[in-house]
Amino acid sequence: MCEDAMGEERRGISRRGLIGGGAALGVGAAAAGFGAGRAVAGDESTSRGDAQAYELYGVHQPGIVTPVQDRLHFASFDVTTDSRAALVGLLREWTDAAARMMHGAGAGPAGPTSGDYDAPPDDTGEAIGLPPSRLTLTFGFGASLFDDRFGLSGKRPAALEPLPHFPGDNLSPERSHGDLCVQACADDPQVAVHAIRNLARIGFGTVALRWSQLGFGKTSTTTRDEATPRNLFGFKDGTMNVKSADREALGEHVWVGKDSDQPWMTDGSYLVARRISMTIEIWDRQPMREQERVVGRTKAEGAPLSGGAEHDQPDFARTGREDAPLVDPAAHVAIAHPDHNDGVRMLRRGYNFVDGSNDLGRMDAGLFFLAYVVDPRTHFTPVQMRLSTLDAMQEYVQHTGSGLFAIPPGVRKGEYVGQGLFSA
Ligand SMILES: C=CC1=C(C)c2cc3[nH]c(cc4nc(cc5[nH]c(cc1n2)c(C)c5CCC(=O)O)C(CCC(=O)O)=C4C)c(C)c3C=C
Ligand SMILES: [Fe+2]
Repeated sequence: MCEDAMGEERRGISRRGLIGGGAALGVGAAAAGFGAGRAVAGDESTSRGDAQAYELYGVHQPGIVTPVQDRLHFASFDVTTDSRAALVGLLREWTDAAARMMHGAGAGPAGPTSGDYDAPPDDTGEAIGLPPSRLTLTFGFGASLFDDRFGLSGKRPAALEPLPHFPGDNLSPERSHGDLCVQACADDPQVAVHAIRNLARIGFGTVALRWSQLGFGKTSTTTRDEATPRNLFGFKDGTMNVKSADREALGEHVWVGKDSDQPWMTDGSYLVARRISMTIEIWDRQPMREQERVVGRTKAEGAPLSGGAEHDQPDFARTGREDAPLVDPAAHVAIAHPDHNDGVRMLRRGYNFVDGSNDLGRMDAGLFFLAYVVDPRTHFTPVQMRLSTLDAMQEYVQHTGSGLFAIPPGVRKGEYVGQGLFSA
């Protein structure tokens, strides 16, 4: 047999093995992950009844009120073409790929090990055998998308105006802004990374990755029945978060209504992303009294320092010895509380991160703060202005990256994400 033929044969055996049932690991894995997903990929509106898979299609995008998964890969992209048609084409492809991957299928119709042998696979393969892992993909548009390149300047919502500079900000341009964003959340980090990697691969020639952030350990929940997770200061975080069952609060503080200046944003939201570095080595040397004073809650239970249990409201008027308020007025929860911010609330969905260590041998650690709000001008900027000037926690944190994105409503079957923005 000539060498070419031997090569063909070797490749043939390997592919037939994977497709026809020869390679036990490959096939077993495919059946558990991509195989199972492919069965439903043709009918994306039908839930597979598997608690591990969420649906892309709906009134709102997934990944906002969806129960918060354990892992995050967040990516910001810049569009590298001036072609509106190419941008729309990409959003169509991303929508199809997202629907497939959320069901545990490959990013493309052929999958990682089938398809044209002389072309790159339409899925990269590292998620073969992995279940959907509750993957959600949430897409957003940054202010820079609305410049003159795509004829979208008249479609920019007023709420998407750039965030102001906040005292203490030390934002890195390499970790800020972007034309598009994708938030991938899953219980398995490999599934989240696989999703972003494949969306970036599909976008080659149309978008370029601007920055991305990995997160482990959620710092909030959106359901009442889960235990409140902890941030890297060791405190419960998310106690007073807006919960998915609280429809009234969602309508008031999270979802954009029909009264929006841009009708295409109805049922959408705005995502504020802030990479917040935490000087955990300094924090770790603070007495417990100081740590609890800064947060305004107990470390063990997460209860307000004014008394009661975790989910009780703090009593800011309650005083202790020498008539001093039990919750320091400069405590984080005092500064951020709705009572001191015109009643505004936000749906927080952040993650802990550790991006290695710095030159001083300190951990480059922090909280990748993600919050969904109805309007950042009323629901984020004033709160963050107060925090950056009055919050006792400010001594231990520094904002090092920032992004603000318009999150369009959910996708209807047969449509693509953000379609309303591009229709007349
Ligand atoms: C601008 C908004 C906020 C930023 C930025 C922020 C950063 C940040 N927060 C913690 C830790 C905790 N935050 C807690 C509560 C809380 N935080 C915000 C807003 C921002 N936080 C709000 C609106 C609230 C809720 C206030 C309330 O209704 O009582 C808590 C307490 C528990 C809880 O309710 O979640 C902790 C702990 C860190 C570490 C951090 C930046 C690194
Ligand atoms: Fe907070």
